[in-house]
Amino acid sequence: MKLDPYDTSNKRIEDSSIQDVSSAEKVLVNCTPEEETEMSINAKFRAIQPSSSILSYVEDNLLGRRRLIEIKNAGYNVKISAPLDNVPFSTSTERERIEDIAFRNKLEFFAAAKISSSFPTPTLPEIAFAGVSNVGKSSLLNSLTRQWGVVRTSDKPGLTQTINFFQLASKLCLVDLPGYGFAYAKDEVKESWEELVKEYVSTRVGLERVCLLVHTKRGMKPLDYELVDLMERHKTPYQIVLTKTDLVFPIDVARRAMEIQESLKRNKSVVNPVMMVSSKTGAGIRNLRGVLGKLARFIKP
Ligand SMILES: Nc1nc2c(ncn2[C@@H]2O[C@H](COP(=O)(O)OP(=O)(O)OP(=O)(O)O)[C@@H](O)[C@H]2O)c(=O)[nH]1
Ligand SMILES: [Mg+2]
Repeated sequence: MKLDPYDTSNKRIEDSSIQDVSSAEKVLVNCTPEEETEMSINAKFRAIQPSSSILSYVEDNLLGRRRLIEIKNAGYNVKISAPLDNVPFSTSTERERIEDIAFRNKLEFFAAAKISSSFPTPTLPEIAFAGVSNVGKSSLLNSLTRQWGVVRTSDKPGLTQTINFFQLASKLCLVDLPGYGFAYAKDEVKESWEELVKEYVSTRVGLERVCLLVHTKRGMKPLDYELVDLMERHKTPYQIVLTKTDLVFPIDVARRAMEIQESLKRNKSVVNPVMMVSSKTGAGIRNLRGVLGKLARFIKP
């Protein structure tokens, strides 16, 4: 996937969920109570002041919607599919230093489960990817491992319907969970996926971390908070990963990270910081690899 080379406008064109406060205020007089609530949510979001460390993280990692020229100027090779995932002017030794070794192993699918009794025996440290349907769980697994196509992705929500286990050599097990909150699925199907995910995050032995993926534009949903509460109760370590950061302006990436960090600050099992990625551009992927690579099984050479 490529960034649009003609887009140098830096305008918000896809951002329907976040509106301009001044225009929102102007129409407030003629709107329904639901619209009014929606607008006050937007106004509150706009009022968030991200910390300077979050703002500089977003800038340093070129997160958010960017002009091609900005990416080029930072030294990235924009001709490859995920330009922000390569190291500017890198040498192979730099690459070796920066990228975590675990994620360079071959990714292999080894089990799928529709019920907990068919979960494979845990033998490796496990990292699971959870989140609402279509948030980009499967795509993130592909971009973390750079092995496009091993994990199936789709623009239709509800593609992943089983818990899929993948292994990276003998270092890590990566688990792609079915998405929850998929509006079009039948109720009983929806419930069975949700129950399976809940059972997995609360009972799985060897589960080192759940990456809870949150769409940057949409923020956390009630089902995300339900899962958070469950993980808190079971002391399952989880880390928030903002996805599809390429769809919003950099400032809104920072605002979302700040908003979520604040809303979870009293939680005990949350692992900080909030990570921010785009599987489309590759922004933030290397840092996430670095963070998760630390969980890989250490094997003495
Ligand atoms: N713009 C943008 N689109 C993305 C990104 N990551 C994934 N997508 C798109 O989002 C859609 C859903 O991606 P998936 O990875 O299949 O999402 P999922 O969370 O695994 O979905 P389910 O399996 O249905 O729960 C696909 O069309 C992807 O191409 C991203 O970083 N940026
Ligand atoms: Mg999926």
